[in-house]
Amino acid sequence: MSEDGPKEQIIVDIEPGSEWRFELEADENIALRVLSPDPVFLNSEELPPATWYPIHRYTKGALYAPCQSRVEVTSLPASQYSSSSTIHPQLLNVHLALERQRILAKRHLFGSGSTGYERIDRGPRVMVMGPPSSGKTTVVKNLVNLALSTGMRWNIGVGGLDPSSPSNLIPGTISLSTPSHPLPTHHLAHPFGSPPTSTASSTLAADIPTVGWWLGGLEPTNKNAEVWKVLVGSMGEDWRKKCEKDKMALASGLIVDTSSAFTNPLLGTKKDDPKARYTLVSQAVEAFEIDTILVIGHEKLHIDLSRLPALQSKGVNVIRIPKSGGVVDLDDAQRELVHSFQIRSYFYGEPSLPQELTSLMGKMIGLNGTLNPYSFQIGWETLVVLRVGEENSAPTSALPLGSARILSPTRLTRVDPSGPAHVVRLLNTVLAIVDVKPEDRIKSDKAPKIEEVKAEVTEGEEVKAEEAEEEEEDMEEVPFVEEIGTREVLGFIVITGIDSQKKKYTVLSPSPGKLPSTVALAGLIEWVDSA
Ligand SMILES: Nc1ncnc2c1ncn2[C@@H]1O[C@H](COP(=O)(O)OP(=O)(O)OP(=O)(O)O)[C@@H](O)[C@H]1O
Repeated sequence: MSEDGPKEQIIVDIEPGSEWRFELEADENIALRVLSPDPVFLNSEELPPATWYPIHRYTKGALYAPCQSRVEVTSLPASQYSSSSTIHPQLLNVHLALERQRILAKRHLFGSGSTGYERIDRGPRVMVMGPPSSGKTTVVKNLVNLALSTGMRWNIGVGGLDPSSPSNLIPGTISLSTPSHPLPTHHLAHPFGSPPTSTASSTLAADIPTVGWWLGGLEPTNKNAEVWKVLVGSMGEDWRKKCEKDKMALASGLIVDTSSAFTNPLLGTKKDDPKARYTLVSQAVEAFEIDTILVIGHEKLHIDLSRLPALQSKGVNVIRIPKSGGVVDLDDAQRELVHSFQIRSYFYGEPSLPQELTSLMGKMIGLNGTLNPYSFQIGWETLVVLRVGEENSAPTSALPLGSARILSPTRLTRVDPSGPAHVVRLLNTVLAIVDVKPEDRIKSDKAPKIEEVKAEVTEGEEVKAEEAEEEEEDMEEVPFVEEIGTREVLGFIVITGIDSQKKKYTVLSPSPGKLPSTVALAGLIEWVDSA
């Protein structure tokens, strides 16, 4: 590595088959450009030659060069190093196996008539699992980018079953997207590229059609497991329908990122079936007809899953791949920062780069535009805020002694902001807007009544009457069918102010004009703009 004369620009030389790893700090925005003739990759996206590629602060990643390469960097990050240890060859092997399956599926589905080949009727369906900070998202991104760089025009699906950081829309959402160009790595808000709804123009990351379902929490837990299953079921159904209509999507296959909570064998295990293990993993495998699970690093998880009868019976391949030595462990504060960035970018677009980068001499890759969100007031009566699920169960104080009660696991509860406690809870809450059709309305006498049912308590959890009392929400009947709480979302808003006198919310919306629906789901995701 050497200093490049008076302009203080810096040259990074990358040895063949090595990685140059960087971690940008809060004040570090950089741009890099490839000077050598051979390709250099950032998460398997080939960097355009001799073109500045800007990378926003806080981003972490690695350039990989198969051949000796030279890259110019505007400034050297405080944390950067080269390493000859890389998992790129292993990822390439996995990619080649998946690619073979895609090509055979395409031959079969598009009837090229060849008989000498193995009959494969659909592309690979892969789920990537591993503990926190094991590099799951990075592996998914690399496999997607490798597929999209083949020139085969694959229409690959990317499943985001990790509602925590990083997810595609807003933390708390699970998503399904269908990128048509390699996913960039330039900003930590959009690990899978930004959806067209949140970014103004089709440039570096935008234009990736994405649909989302709102969990309202950062990971699947025993409490929200039933809601999670319904959401994953809907997402699987959506993918199935897409594949029915689009043979290329069926041949291209699906790659799913998962929550690190999936590594907990007892997640979703119920008292009535205490021996069940990896319930949510099996459910996701079924919903997406997964045929391969890639386990990063974790030996025990690999063995557990290989022996799991639910997966064995479906013939799921469980393959272990090594964890990259470059993966950065994110602490809670960094994760919070990522969430905050993701939410901010949804409303405001990606922040503009400092002038020293935008005014660089030479070709610069297209930058994403900033957005102009819109703030307005809406009456408490007009915007119907609902919560979904067991966490909002009614107080148990009125029940006969010894009986416990829960309601339908996807039950809706209307949040009434009139109580002071509710005002506090709703302020800064992110809401997911859901579509409501006339047939979703139910007449009030048919509205779901509180039923007494035998408590279905999940492993390790007890129904706590006192807690439920504290959690008491308005018990007003909800005039909608439960299904609206788990359907695909239309977009997101944030409650940034509450006027108790005028009974109005102030909300931030990504675009001006009428909200697409006035029914919104609250969860546990909050956001205060601190930028
Ligand atoms: N080879 C590498 N060199 C440098 N940074 C890397 C490398 N691989 C991954 N990273 C970075 O490490 C961080 C964690 O990786 P990643 O998000 O892929 O892990 P994860 O397992 O999906 O995390 P989570 O616990 O949030 O689910 C990310 O910021 C990513 O950009």
